[in-house]
Amino acid sequence: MNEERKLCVTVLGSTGSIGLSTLDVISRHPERFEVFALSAATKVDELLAQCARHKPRYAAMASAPHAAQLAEKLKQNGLRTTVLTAHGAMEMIASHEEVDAVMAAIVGAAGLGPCLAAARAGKRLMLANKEAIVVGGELFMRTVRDGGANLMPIDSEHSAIFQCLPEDRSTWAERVDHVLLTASGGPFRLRDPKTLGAITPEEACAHPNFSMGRKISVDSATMMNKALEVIEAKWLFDLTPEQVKVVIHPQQIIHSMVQFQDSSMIAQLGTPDMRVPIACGLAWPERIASGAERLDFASLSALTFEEADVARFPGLHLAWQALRAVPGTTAVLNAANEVAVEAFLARRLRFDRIHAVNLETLAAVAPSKPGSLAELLALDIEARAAANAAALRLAA
Ligand SMILES: NC(=O)C1=CN([C@@H]2O[C@H](COP(=O)(O)OP(=O)(O)OC[C@H]3O[C@@H](n4cnc5c(N)ncnc54)[C@H](OP(=O)(O)O)[C@@H]3O)[C@@H](O)[C@H]2O)C=CC1
Ligand SMILES: CC(=O)[C@@H](O)[C@H](O)COP(=O)(O)O
Ligand SMILES: [Mn+2]
Repeated sequence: MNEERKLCVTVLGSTGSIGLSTLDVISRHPERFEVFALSAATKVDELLAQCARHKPRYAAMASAPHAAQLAEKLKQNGLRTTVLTAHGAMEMIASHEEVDAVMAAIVGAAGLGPCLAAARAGKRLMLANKEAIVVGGELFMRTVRDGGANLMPIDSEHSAIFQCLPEDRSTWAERVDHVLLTASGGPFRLRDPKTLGAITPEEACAHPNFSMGRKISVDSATMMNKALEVIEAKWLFDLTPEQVKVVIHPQQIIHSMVQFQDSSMIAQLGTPDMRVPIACGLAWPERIASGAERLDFASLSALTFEEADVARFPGLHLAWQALRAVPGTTAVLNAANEVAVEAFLARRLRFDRIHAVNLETLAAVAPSKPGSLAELLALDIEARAAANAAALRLAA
């Protein structure tokens, strides 16, 4: 480690799957990292336990009643963490002058405001929250540039691409032909398409390789996760939509690849464990222990690859369509998908109708190029209204 001072970290969404993995990596390096603030929406006891362990200055909760419970429990346990819940609390802990790095691990568009706050304040912004960049698009990247933030991809595929690329960003455009995102194909890669209507939330959340939050798990099952990742890659690496390609690789040992102009291809490999990209994002350009198991090539079975089946995964192609349409279309697609997934998880919508909700919403909402966060949020609200109406019409 070069500097003596510890890296002061805010973890947004600390009670979720990425949040827990982040705190696991941080705990392995008490000499390098200290936790400044944590945030959650509803899991009071989990956040309380994290406060006891990491002693953050602040704990922010999205819901006021949960924040009140947390404050009471912290007091009972003699812990001095200050609880925040007011509008702007997440933005405050993401942009505080004492913070060096922010793990953006809130799920959904709700994470966009805090991401922009961290970017504006020039933080090391570790981006797991892919919906934020899918919604924010050009505005997100402009805010990162203008704020002088250091944007570190955490999504495993994008971390892989980042690790494959030359350190000098100014050479990316001339050297890279395209990037190839790997996809697991989810739990229904081999399932008879005629049976997709009967799928339960429990089945959809049973990802073959990763234990993740419920929303991203459903997205993996529809391959909308890969659609969001195509859009994410376009913005992170300044690519055209055509320069982002997808291949199914069920074992998820290769996390993604870069094809260079001279036909050389560089891939990043590892066991499927999010602590690897998280450790990379926290320490880059240094490399620190993540706790992940190491690859053992002798015991690996075959690494296989196949094309995504369009009939089974119609949502995947919406990524390229949305990227070629009016700016703002990706925000509409994201909002529609968040609403549809929520309806499916609440058993109000069949799994195989998520795509129909997304299509109907895209047809109903005509965005004009959003130039500000306020305009993006207004578009998000309009798209959610249209998606809710579509979900009701298509209800199970
Ligand atoms: N899990 C993974 O392996 C990967 C995840 N990602 C991305 O990272 C992000 C987080 O995913 P994951 O950790 O799986 O999700 P989880 O559902 O496990 O966790 C989400 C976190 O966000 C909090 N949260 C939920 N809604 C809000 C809100 N409205 N305002 C503030 N906080 C909120 C939750 O609080 P509470 O728990 O208290 O309700 C929780 O801490 C997603 O964007 C996902 O796509 C990317 C790659 C891999
Ligand atoms: C770990 C991670 O980054 C997830 O996005 C995961 O890779 C999901 O994979 P699939 O969407 O390919 O199933
Ligand atoms: Mn991913």
